[in-house]
Amino acid sequence: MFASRGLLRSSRRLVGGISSATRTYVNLSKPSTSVAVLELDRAPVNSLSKEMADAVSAAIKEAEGDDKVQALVLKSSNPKIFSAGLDITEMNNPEVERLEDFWRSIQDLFLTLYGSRLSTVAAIEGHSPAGGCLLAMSCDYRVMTEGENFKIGLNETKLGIAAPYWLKDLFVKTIGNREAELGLGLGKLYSPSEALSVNLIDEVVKNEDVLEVAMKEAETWAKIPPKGRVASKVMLRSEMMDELREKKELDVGWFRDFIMEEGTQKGIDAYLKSLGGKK
Ligand SMILES: CCCCC/C=C\C/C=C\CC/C=C/CC(=O)SCCNC(=O)CCNC(=O)[C@H](O)C(C)(C)COP(=O)(O)OP(=O)(O)OC[C@H]1O[C@@H](n2cnc3c(N)ncnc32)[C@H](O)[C@@H]1OP(=O)(O)O
Repeated sequence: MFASRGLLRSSRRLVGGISSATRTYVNLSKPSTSVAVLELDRAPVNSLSKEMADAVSAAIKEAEGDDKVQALVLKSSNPKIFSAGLDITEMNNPEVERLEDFWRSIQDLFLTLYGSRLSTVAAIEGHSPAGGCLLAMSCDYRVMTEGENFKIGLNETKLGIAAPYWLKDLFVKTIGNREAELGLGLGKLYSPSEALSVNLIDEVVKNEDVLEVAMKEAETWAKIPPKGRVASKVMLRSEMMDELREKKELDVGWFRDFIMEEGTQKGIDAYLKSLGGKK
């Protein structure tokens, strides 16, 4: 059903008629004819390293390769963390070449998910800061689990960094300019109810219901004739994507220069040490 890709460790099994492929960092399954499920599976927090970003991009492309699939649910193997965003260790005292390649993989993941022909539904299980919020906002519909301690938003400024211009644009498109000014400036992380009130997400559901609700939503989108649906998506999203495609290498340079600054490194270092308490 889903062709395996050379890059990824892949094993296949059939469980109750559901074809499921387990790979490094992601699991791809197809619980119904028209909907695929992509599970993020990089312990402990689904942070996006270069390899993780490449694995997610490859899995999206694999799902797109099945003509019958019209929708994709993006979920997490961890019920409390959708994704902690970019793997901060990639930006901590990095080798320049690796840092640039890492950023290209993040750009490609955004372009692949945001521009997918599939209707995409994020089942946001728990925390979804920064790059986690990027993944969610790149989808067509967002369902988040309840629990006011769970947070979603763009907290980059609190790490002493700035979101790239295209993530800022995506944020503005999703929640509007004024709320984006507040959210970005303050590095604000929103609880599910706050996120719903500013349209950062579309629904808040009980933990145990999140996959069922996301699947139902995906089935609804999958029933829309794809020609018009995809054309509409392209109209709404192509301008932003074309701009990034044009500026890709410029953006890599901005990212590299910003991250390699001594002050940025100090901020990232201190933030990393504050996480988990073990580093
Ligand atoms: C003016 C010119 C501008 C030019 C700009 C150009 C380009 C832009 C430049 C930069 C843009 C960079 C964009 C960044 C976006 C990002 O995504 S940055 C990442 C932001 N993410 C976070 O801040 C989340 C941090 N994590 C948490 O808050 C918590 O971990 C959690 C998700 C809430 C979970 O909490 P929990 O208590 O369950 O777990 P722990 O905190 O104990 O963590 C467990 C373990 O995991 C490690 N870890 C957590 N998050 C990350 C991460 N994002 N990357 C790497 N590692 C992470 C943590 O350190 C623990 O490790 P351990 O101690 O070894 O166990």
